[in-house]
Amino acid sequence: MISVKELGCRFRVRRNEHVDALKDVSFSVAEGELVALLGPNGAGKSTALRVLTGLVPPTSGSASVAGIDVVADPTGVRRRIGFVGQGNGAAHEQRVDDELHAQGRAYGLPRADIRANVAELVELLELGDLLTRPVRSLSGGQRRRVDIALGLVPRPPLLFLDEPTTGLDPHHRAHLWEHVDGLRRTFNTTILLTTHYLEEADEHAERVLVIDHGRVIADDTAARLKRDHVGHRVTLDFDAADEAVRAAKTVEDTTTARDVGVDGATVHLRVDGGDTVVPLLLRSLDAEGTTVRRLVLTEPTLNDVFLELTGRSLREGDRYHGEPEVTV
Ligand SMILES: Nc1ncnc2c1ncn2[C@@H]1O[C@H](COP(=O)(O)OP(=O)(O)OP(=O)(O)O)[C@@H](O)[C@H]1O
Repeated sequence: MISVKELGCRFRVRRNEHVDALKDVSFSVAEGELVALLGPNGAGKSTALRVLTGLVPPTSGSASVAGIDVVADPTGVRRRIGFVGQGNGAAHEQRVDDELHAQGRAYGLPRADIRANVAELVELLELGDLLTRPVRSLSGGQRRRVDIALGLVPRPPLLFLDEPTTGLDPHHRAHLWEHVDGLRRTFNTTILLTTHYLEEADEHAERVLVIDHGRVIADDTAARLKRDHVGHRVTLDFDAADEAVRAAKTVEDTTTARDVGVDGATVHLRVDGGDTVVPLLLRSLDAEGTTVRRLVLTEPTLNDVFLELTGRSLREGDRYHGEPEVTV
């Protein structure tokens, strides 16, 4: 559905000064997939969407979207896709139903199709109570739903969403995701989206593309990225430092743990599949008479993956602190 090869996009910011918003970006998205683009501010996520939706021409490389070359036929691309950018849905007087129908006419759909498509989306996105309201009167979450409906009126097989949940409270974010998941079930819509919420990408995306300084630095399922780049973090507390030193040796002898370190009476380590390795490790320690006083097993996050790949956090001002999964 999307095929991107060595795509570059350079902007001139001043005389003799350029920004490479995208550098040698290659990836593909299969039909029906939901892929999330993650990256810090200025990484190039929105530029990637703007190039793929035919709004900005790339300066190198090639991209085909829904079978159409974005450089040769950007208008053709736009006719085949839905794009919900940041800050769509200007605060205007137009009623929601007029807006939805106007969108169908702009795409040249027959009247009967417009009526049927709008009716279906109104039900799916629960817009029934909002139809006669002016767009300016809607809340952020309601407007986002209308934006998505607008993107879908022409029934595109492919939808681009630029930060669809930014600015929404957790309740409305969850609600919007229910709608997005519903769209996929109903229409098998292929979706490429950007988000700053790592948990959303983790939970809903089949694949995550991590972008940094205009380059794709990782492309895989969230589970594999976490397993391959981070693994579980384990902290074991003992009564005394000499016990911790002995335990660290046992850890190294009996597991494939990485980064094993001792800090006073505490041992830190990282291990793949910690939930199965740790019980075995506890048995070995127990067998040699070493008692673990406290154990913390920390599930990796996509932020840990980014931290591991770049040495920086995706969340500004963050240092590493995962949420403890199990504390014994
Ligand atoms: N029209 C433009 N002219 C000049 N520079 C631009 C333009 N659009 C984007 N850039 C620059 O390209 C880089 C990538 O920007 P982009 O908006 O794609 O990042 P992003 O990952 O979407 O960031 P954010 O998460 O903050 O939205 C940034 O350095 C940005 O300043």
